[in-house]
Order: sequence, then C-alpha cells, then structure tokens
Amino acid sequence: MQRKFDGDQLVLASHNKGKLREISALLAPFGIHVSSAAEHGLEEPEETEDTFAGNARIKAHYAAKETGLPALSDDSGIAVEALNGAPGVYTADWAETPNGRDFPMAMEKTWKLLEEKNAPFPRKAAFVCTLCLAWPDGHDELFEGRVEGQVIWPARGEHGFGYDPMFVPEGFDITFGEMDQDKKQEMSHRADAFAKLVKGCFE
Ligand SMILES: O=P(O)(O)OP(=O)(O)OP(=O)(O)OC[C@H]1O[C@@H](n2cnc3c(O)ncnc32)[C@H](O)[C@@H]1O
Ligand SMILES: [Mg+2]
Repeated sequence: MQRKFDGDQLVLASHNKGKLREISALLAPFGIHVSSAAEHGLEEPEETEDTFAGNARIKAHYAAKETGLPALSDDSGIAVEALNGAPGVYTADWAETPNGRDFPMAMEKTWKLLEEKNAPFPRKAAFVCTLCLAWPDGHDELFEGRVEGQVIWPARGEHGFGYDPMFVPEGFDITFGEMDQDKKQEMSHRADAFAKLVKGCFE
C-alpha cells in the first residue's frame, strides 16, 4: 500500500521554537526536508477555534496553501482537571502580555486559581497535542496525543519550554523542565501524537 505521505518536503506550521526543536527531532529519522513557517516568511494565522483540532487545522491549511507544500501543525496545551480543563486551548493566551509571552506569570496564575479553589492534591493535569498534516489540495489528517500527570509549585527546571517546569508526568517525581529532553521525547503528548502520525501517514 502506498503511504499517505509520499513527499520529501514538509513545512512545520509553527512559530514556537520549542515545538520546532521537538518536532524536527521526531522527523529526523524519516529523511524529509523540513522547513519552518518563519523560513517561508509566513505570518501566524489567528487561532479562532475553541478546539485543538480546529486551531491545528487553521495553522496547517494556511501554511500548505501559502507554500504549496504539505504542512504539519501542532496545537497543544495543558488541561488542569480542577480548573475544568483550563487553560486548555487558551494555554498560550494565558501567557500573553503587551511585551510578549510570560510563562512564569502564566504558571503562577494557574497555581493561584488552584489555591483559591483549595483544590485537592495531586492536582491532576494533562498535556494534550493535536497534530494536523494538511496538503495544498485541502485534505488533511489529524492525530491526538496526551500525557497524564500533575501540576506542582514552585515550578522547577530549566529545560523544555512553556509550562514544562510545573508539570510532573505520572510515575515521575521530576518536572518536564528537569527531565532529560530525550526522555520527554519518549513520553510527551507530542511524541504520542507523532507516533500515531507515523502509523497513519509514514508507514
Ligand atoms: O501556534 P504555534 O505557532 O505552533 O505556537 P504556540 O506557542 O502559539 O502554540 P499553541 O498555540 O499550540 O499554544 C500551545 C501552548 O501550550 C504550551 N505547550 C504546548 N506543548 C508544551 C510542552 O511540550 N511543554 C510545555 N508547554 C507546552 C506552549 O507553551 C504554548 O503556550
Ligand atoms: Mg499559537
């Protein structure tokens, strides 16, 4: 059977350096020439949907249409159980300030809300990721990944990006910010979604 992805070029439809690093490493074994949205001079489309899949679609289809190449996007975030899944699709928005994104501030805000609610411990959370592979002809494939864990405070660790320093995956006592990044790549929400993408499109 012919595999669904039969090209040799892919645009990564993301402007997030942490994601670009992780997804490029995951793609490395497949011998695909990878370029980024920034290299193509693409703008960041507005993420107007209220689901990960909806926003992943917006980003991938925009990049595929603009470049004429298949494009892979990632829409992700952290869902905290006691906050009814917030910040969820609004994970990046919670970090927005007039001077750019401030993740220490966003993590502290998340923790303060849990304190105000007197939420029980462990304060369960999951990182979730939807990958969208879209082609210039307008068709696409979606893959969802997830990793369960809890949020902790104070945040710990200098590795990774975003909310990594406050997330402890299930079965561990260190945060994604403290974890060796090869280890995060084995077990993250992004790695989980990517494994499904490989099965669905690269095999
Ligand atoms: O939309 P693009 O350009 O891809 O980049 P973005 O940073 O805006 O990405 P999202 O809109 O998907 O928002 C995802 C948010 O969730 C956070 N996030 C996602 N995956 C993460 C991970 O593996 N570790 C830490 N934080 C993560 C990330 O920091 C963002 O604030
Ligand atoms: Mg975004």
